[in-house]
Amino acid sequence: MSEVVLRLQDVNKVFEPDTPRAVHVLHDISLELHAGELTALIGPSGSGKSTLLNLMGLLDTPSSGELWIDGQATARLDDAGRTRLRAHHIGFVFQFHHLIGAFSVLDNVLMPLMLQQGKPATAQLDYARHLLDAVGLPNIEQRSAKALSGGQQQRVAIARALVGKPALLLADEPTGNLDTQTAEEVFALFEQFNRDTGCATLIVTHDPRLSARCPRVIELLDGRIVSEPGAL
Ligand SMILES: Nc1ncnc2c1ncn2[C@@H]1O[C@H](COP(=O)(O)OP(=O)(O)OP(=O)(O)O)[C@@H](O)[C@H]1O
Repeated sequence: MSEVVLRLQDVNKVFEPDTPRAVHVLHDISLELHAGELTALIGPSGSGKSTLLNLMGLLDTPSSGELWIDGQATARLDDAGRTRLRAHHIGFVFQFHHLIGAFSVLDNVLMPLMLQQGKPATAQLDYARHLLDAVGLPNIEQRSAKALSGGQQQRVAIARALVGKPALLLADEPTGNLDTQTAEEVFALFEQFNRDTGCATLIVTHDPRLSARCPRVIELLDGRIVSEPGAL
């Protein structure tokens, strides 16, 4: 089996703990994602998919349990340590792309690098342009992001998520806001990058036709993993 990129052990998430409003959203989640794997995360609305993705992406912290990214334990990291680990290992694509409309397409792709290190290196600039080609958006790098269609903006968001060469790519309903054909095309990009870069890719989707294309499917129900042979 290939390298473990992400490992969760007995992860729980309780929102507003120790209050009458406490909600126990994730229960004892244990799983591994490996380099090269393409996995769909499915489950009914409210089953905890986004909560789990936010924990995996180090955007939120578990209430208990441990989470390793590329072998590094994350429970004791402070905010700066988590931000660094995220920047170097994780790409995130959201349903709503969160591009900066006034910035150019290229600057949006380069944004994670600029936040991390300032001016990108020439090789990184070349890679950003290569990614824009690969997502089907050549020759528009200077156009402002707000001038693009929804599908084009999501393509830019995918290039932005990949520009740091992450080992782990997480996508939260990346096609949820797109028409059927555009959704198919955007999903095909995830398949392509998963094949080409070998990054472990986890995609939340409500679309059974798209999850059926993933070699591995993890199903959440009421915050627990059901019917997942890869679960520990
Ligand atoms: N910050 C929060 N505070 C309290 N409860 C929360 C918070 N975030 C999520 N929840 C609750 O956690 C549960 C799981 O939500 P989550 O968004 O993870 O589900 P989901 O499976 O992604 O749903 P959907 O498919 O509708 O996006 C829901 O009951 C939600 O209300």
